[in-house]
Amino acid sequence: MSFDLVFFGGTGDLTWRKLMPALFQAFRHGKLPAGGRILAVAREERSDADYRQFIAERFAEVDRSKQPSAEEFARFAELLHYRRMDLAQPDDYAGLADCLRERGADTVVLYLATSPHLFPVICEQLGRAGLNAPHVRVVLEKPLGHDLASAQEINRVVRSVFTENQALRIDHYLGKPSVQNLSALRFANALFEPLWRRESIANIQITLAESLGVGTRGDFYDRTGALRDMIQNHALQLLTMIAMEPPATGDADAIRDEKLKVLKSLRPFTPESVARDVLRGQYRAGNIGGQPVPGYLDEQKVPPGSHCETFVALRTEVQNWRWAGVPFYLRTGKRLAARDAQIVVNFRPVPHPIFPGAHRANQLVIKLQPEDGLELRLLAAKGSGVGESLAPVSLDLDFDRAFPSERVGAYERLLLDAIAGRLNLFVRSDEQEQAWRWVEPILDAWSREREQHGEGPRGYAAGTWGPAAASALVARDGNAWSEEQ
Ligand SMILES: NC(=O)C1=CN([C@@H]2O[C@H](COP(=O)(O)OP(=O)(O)OC[C@H]3O[C@@H](n4cnc5c(N)ncnc54)[C@H](OP(=O)(O)O)[C@@H]3O)[C@@H](O)[C@H]2O)C=CC1
Ligand SMILES: O=C1O[C@H](COP(=O)(O)O)[C@@H](O)[C@H](O)[C@H]1O
Repeated sequence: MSFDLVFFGGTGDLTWRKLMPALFQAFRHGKLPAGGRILAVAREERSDADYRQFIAERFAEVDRSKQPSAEEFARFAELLHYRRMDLAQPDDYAGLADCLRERGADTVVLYLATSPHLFPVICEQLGRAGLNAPHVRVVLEKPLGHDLASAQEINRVVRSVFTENQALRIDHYLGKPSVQNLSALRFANALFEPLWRRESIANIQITLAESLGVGTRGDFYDRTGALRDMIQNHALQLLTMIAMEPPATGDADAIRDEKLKVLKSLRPFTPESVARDVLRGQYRAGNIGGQPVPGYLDEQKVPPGSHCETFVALRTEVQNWRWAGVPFYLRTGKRLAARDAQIVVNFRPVPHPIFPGAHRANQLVIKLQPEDGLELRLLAAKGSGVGESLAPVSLDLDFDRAFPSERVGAYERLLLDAIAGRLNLFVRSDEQEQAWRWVEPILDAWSREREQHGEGPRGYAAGTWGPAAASALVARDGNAWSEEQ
């Protein structure tokens, strides 16, 4: 199958830091279909040779353990081509269309790795140039809008040119190997399904913690904040994967229909429940790995006195038969104590304990990063006699060790799926809009608080697990965050 993969924004940070290294890994693993061409597009005049040199130099800046040899890079570089084009200029699209038609690849994937303000003009012009035929797919990077109305407007323009199945909305968390394994865990093993419900599960915690700060992206981040950057998309997508009903088939729409039902079942927020169940924070100066780091307000390009949240913790419920009354706690933040993304399923304790000592309920920990694995925490008798207290033990599965040659990174997986037209791991427009619909009352409540009372996020020291009040949010239900248990 021949393909053309076109990167709009071909010289940008996302392309050289994430997309090109991922493609190179796919190429190295022999997973990239033969007959491919990778075409980078940006405004500067460059030759193919200049662009290949640009990517070679950037590769030296990314993960050293994955560096290609000169010979490997030379073979990969043969796939790389460059085309000058101003995406804001309607006249520039005809040349691109000719270039793609001339080659006549079976599949054309157009990856929009540019600022989203260009998406409407890009889509309209692609339509005018006839670049929306059925063999063409368009990949849309986040952020897709900053609220429901802007997301709906982007989707309106996209839908006026492409069908739903031609428009692939990226959420790179869905490409992470553990997230794919979550489906396998639930729907390929009979063991968990009878337990996967309110009768056996006490609460579920989704933590997406980063130890990095906002770095040099202060201006972008300040317009965005943790709720839009991580909760509206990544955390909610993980929640849908955990809470969805078993789909009838592995077909993309069967899965996405079930995910949408979860989003529609989330308890809607009111101003009162935002005040009670949502907590936002902003990091102050502190220590990470023994090194002092500045507070958010002292980061580059952050406006003085900003109220932007770098931490969010919230409590919600999925209001359906399976999950009624089970708290789902979501938490994300920058400059936290560790880089740690995981989902913790806390089971209920046994109804009638017969062993002495404190009892810890079972936990299933789905680890997304830094490790990628699954840990089932149980209690065991040490074997020294009747009446002894129990000891915690773990069944720990490290996927990187179990399948050393099979693991692929998130962007590698998503790029290969985009080329192959596998849609399961891409977000449908109705899911994305429903997620905005759900977070919007939180955004509204925060802007009212700011306008009426000048209230902003609570401070937390960098290198901690966020504001102390985050513990109180779960303690109210008699629970604790996983690291406090
Ligand atoms: N960087 C990251 O890790 C991530 C980024 N994103 C999102 O991806 C998008 C791109 O981000 P990023 O790569 O960091 O941004 P950059 O500013 O680094 O890159 C923007 C790219 O778009 C090109 N471009 C801008 N305007 C035009 C135009 N009119 N015509 C043609 N090309 C144009 C630029 O090339 P030139 O100026 O030479 O024309 C450049 O290649 C953003 O929406 C960002 O939020 C999402 C996830 C992660
Ligand atoms: O989408 C985003 O994700 C990254 C975190 O991704 P990870 O794969 O490194 O966990 C986050 O830093 C960034 O702010 C956000 O836009």
